[in-house]
Amino acid sequence: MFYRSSILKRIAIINRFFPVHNSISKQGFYRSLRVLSSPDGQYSAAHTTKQSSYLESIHEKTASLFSNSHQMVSSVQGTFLKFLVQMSKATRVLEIGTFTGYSALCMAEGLKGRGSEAKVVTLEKNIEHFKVAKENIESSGLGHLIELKLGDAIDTLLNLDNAAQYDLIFIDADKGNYINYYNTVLERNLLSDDGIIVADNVLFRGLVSQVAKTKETKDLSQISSTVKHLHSFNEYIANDRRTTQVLLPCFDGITLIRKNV
Ligand SMILES: C[S@@+](CC[C@H](N)C(=O)[O-])C[C@H]1O[C@@H](n2cnc3c(N)ncnc32)[C@H](O)[C@@H]1O
Repeated sequence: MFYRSSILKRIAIINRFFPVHNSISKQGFYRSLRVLSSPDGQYSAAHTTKQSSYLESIHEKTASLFSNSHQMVSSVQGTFLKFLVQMSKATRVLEIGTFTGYSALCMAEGLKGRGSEAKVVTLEKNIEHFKVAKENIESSGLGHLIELKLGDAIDTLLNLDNAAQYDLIFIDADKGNYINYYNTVLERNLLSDDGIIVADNVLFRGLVSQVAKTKETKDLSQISSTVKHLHSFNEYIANDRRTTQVLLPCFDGITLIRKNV
């Protein structure tokens, strides 16, 4: 019951912030809402290992306190991120976009037992989000595994010590800067040779693939800048010879990227 009402609340919020402009985007938009509340989504959640009660409480607290809580990854995606950290045997993780710390905490759980070098460094510029994340991290018992940095992510990335590289880099902040984040990470050599970049929301509620079709026939000005930025990012990555990538149509669309070495 809670799950259903929380989905309806999120749909109302998404509607408010991302109004559907015309029939071009309508189809993709409503398809994405169906995915959020679909029987498959609920079935997937019901058949995925339960998270720790602490992570669950952070997810629920964020959903009840923040009208923009749809920005946070779902609990299934949180579990997927923890899996990725464990499977890749990552020691150092970098996250761009902390929000209330939920995904950073999921990834920190995946680092347990990986020694004294294990760390999630997570970047956030919004002071309110930063403060809530700090509280959540401090009371989690995982504080020793997470370093939270306040400031604009590009500035922070430019000042990070690149002597220690990162094995997994999760890009989940402002979509207009995705290409900048990607380039800065590669140019500053922050990604280890075996490392992966994970870029979130690359299909953005089913709207990004609509842009590609629309380009030929319709006016792009009617499509939100977020969607255009994500399409530009996807095109940029697909044409970049420095890396190999796979765009997965799961969650809100995620791309896994590796360096060609
Ligand atoms: C999608 S949310 C992150 C959600 C989080 N990864 C999770 O799943 O729990 C994006 C966050 O990035 C932050 N952000 C946006 N632009 C930023 C920037 N230029 N530098 C640092 N943080 C930024 C926002 O304030 C927001 O908290």
